[in-house]
Amino acid sequence: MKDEITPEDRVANLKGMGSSRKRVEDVRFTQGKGNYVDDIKLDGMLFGDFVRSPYAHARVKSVNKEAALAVPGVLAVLTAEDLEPLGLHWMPTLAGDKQMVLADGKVLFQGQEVAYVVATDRYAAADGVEAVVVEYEELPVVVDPFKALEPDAPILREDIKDRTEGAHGPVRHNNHIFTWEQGDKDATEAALAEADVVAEEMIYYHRTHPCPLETCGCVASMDKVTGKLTLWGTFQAPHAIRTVVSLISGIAEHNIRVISPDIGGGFGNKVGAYAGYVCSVVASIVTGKPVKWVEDRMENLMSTAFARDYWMKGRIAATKEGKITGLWCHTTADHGGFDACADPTKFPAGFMNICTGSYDIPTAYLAVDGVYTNKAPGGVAYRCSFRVTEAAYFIERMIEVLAIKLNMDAAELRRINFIRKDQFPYQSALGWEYDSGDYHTAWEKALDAVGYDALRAEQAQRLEDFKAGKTRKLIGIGLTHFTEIVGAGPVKNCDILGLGMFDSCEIRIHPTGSAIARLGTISQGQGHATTFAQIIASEIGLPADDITLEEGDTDTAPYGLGTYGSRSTPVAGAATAMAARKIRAKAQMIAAYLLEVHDDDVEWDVDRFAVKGAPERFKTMKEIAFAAYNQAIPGLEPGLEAVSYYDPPNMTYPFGAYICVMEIDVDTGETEVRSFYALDDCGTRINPMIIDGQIHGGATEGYAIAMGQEIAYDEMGNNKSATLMDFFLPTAWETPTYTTDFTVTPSPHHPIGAKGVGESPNVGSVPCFSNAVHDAFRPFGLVQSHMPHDHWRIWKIARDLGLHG
Ligand code: PCD
Ligand SMILES: [Cu+]
Repeated sequence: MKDEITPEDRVANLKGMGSSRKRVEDVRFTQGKGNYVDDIKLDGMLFGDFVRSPYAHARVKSVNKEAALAVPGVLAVLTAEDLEPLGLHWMPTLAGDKQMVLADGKVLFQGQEVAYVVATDRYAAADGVEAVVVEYEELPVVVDPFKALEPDAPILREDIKDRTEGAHGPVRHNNHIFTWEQGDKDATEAALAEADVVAEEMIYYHRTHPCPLETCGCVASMDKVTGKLTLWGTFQAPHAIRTVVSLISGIAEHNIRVISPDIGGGFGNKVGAYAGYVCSVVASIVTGKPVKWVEDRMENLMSTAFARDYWMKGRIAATKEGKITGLWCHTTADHGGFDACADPTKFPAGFMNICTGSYDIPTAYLAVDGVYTNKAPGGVAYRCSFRVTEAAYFIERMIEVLAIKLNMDAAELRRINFIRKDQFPYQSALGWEYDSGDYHTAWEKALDAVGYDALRAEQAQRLEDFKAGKTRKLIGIGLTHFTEIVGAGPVKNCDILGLGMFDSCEIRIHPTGSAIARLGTISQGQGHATTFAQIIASEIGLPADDITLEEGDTDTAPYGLGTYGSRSTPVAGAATAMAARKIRAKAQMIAAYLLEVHDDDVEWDVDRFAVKGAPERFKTMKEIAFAAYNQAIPGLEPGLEAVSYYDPPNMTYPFGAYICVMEIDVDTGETEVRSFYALDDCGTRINPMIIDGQIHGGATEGYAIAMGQEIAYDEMGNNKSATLMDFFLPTAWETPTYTTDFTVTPSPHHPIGAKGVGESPNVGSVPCFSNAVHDAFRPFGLVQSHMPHDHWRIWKIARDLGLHG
């Protein structure tokens, strides 16, 4: 057989790794043909809606359902009393705490679920909600986590008020959830005592919310005949949800089918379990009908997983030349009314202990205190479920604070302290082994790309002009070099509710040489159907266009822990490559048999096995696939499929260098991002176009967080930001333009060398924007000012520095 097309053509035909293959899912999304939870419509389907507490802390004296039950269409009103006999009035959280499903005697945050109304349509359900009469007795509210730990603070969690031990060791106050300590306290304190210079600052990363386009929701359908419960929902971890539903409901796991259909953005908001799921399941069991529950925007912003709310007190020690000798951090973490974080069990503050960042810091100490307050629970979200965002913000602000103290350029200070290329794999003082990195190369590339020295010169000129009264605008140059930690995780130290955090892929090749692959993860917009097919294409030589990818149906997909923490590529992506390699190994035996040579005498060549030294004698993967089904091959089972459950040996450590140039109007506090340069290193790049999209999206979320977005509470615990009138979502108008760039430092332990990338732009961009604001005011003595840097707060900075004349 003569081969007309070149080897390069054959590679290109596959649209494998490294190609900017167009997103296959967009065909349906751009035509309005997606299939989201709210698109699911079943015969006789009922609708559920919540009565929610207007108070942040109150005793619930009574709930009167009478008037509600008289509303036409209302069929049932569930309260904690109804759930109690089933043992479902409280549910376990992913953090080892328990949370009320419906108010059991009291409420702990504004918007908490008090009763669940079931009706024949959404309108009747809403009318029913209005008609439920709840009698509350207000209790003193605590919104400040520091006040929550004062001796006379009101007891929030009366259900566990006498405990002395929490899920993570001893507790010292009713409102104290845990203390988590990492590193060497004594050595760090000694380093601080001996240092030439110590910079100290309180860095606050405010409370925010991922606010995905689609809110959370589900449809529960109990089939009384088959005994099978089907639960469609906006779940980022469908298998874990199935296990949790089985454990708390007692329904056997094989009788539960959880399906995550298309999801309109997850961002960590859809990892945990919500009262709506439990109530919908109960309502479907009670009524024998399918029950849908979909929250509205206010409910989403008020009651589902928020992000951050970390008060990070830092001390950093250095020599007068700028070599960092120690880092100390004490964090007060505001968890709200219940501890509903979704961190791996052994990490109550997630991977906050990556807070030494990109720097070679010989000794460090971190302590985190988790605290209950009268705010919504669930601090697991927003482009880093595991607190890497907080850690990166902390260290990247502390570096700037130290640069001020040393009167040094912050780019140079970073350069002096970066972990060097030859130090990898690098053991950090707080216990991680960084797999690979080349920070100096990335940093110099970034500084060159933006013309750093010229920018500083322009900034200095502008400052002179400002002082001379020629302009009212300052320039801020924001720098960040972040190190991420993604790919939870090795089963030896990462589990959620005892479930090891491996992931999986199953690949089935059809006789004609096309395939279906199923994964334990679930795309919420990331484009898994596009990218994971690319991994398989490169590994086994079938075009990506001939590979269907399926996720999110627990009846068909292999068990996996889901998609968050940028774990899909590091874990399920590795499983995909490993499963593909199993297929290729079998294909090699088939090829050798067909070519009548020994197994070792054939070699892999893009999309085929060829006889060594005789490349014109080959069998393509397509031919091999057919043979697997129609030829009896001695010693081999028919068929061509494989599954891999992958337990990663380590996390992956993506990194990046971001530089932002911002113009700030001193009189109005208005800001304009003039340029934003983002260099990301996520190891081997599967789809450069998708990576670019991830950076654009994540940096835009980072922009929102740094520059205006906030979940704010007043002293009464009223959520002041529960609508999109008050909660800032950038539109195309505000969104900066990004320049993306990259270096490639593969992960040495990942089968294809890939690291995650989805979270990186949020981890890196928030400190970058914030540092730009601070940098603009550095010549006037500004050291630290809390986010979000909205116009009003920036105006106040200028006023307080006396710049308004
Ligand atoms: N090297 C590399 C890496 C990666 N990639 C791509 O990219 C993406 C991503 O990835 P990753 O990083 O692995 O991640 P994932 O796991 O998949 O995902 C997750 C993430 O993702 C991000 N992004 C996104 N996008 C969209 N569209 N949507 C959404 O929702 C979202 N979310 C967000 C978040 S928040 Mo969390 O949950 O908080 O923790 S975490 C997160 C995909 O597709 C992949 O494939 C490539 O290509 N290459
Ligand atoms: Cu993360």
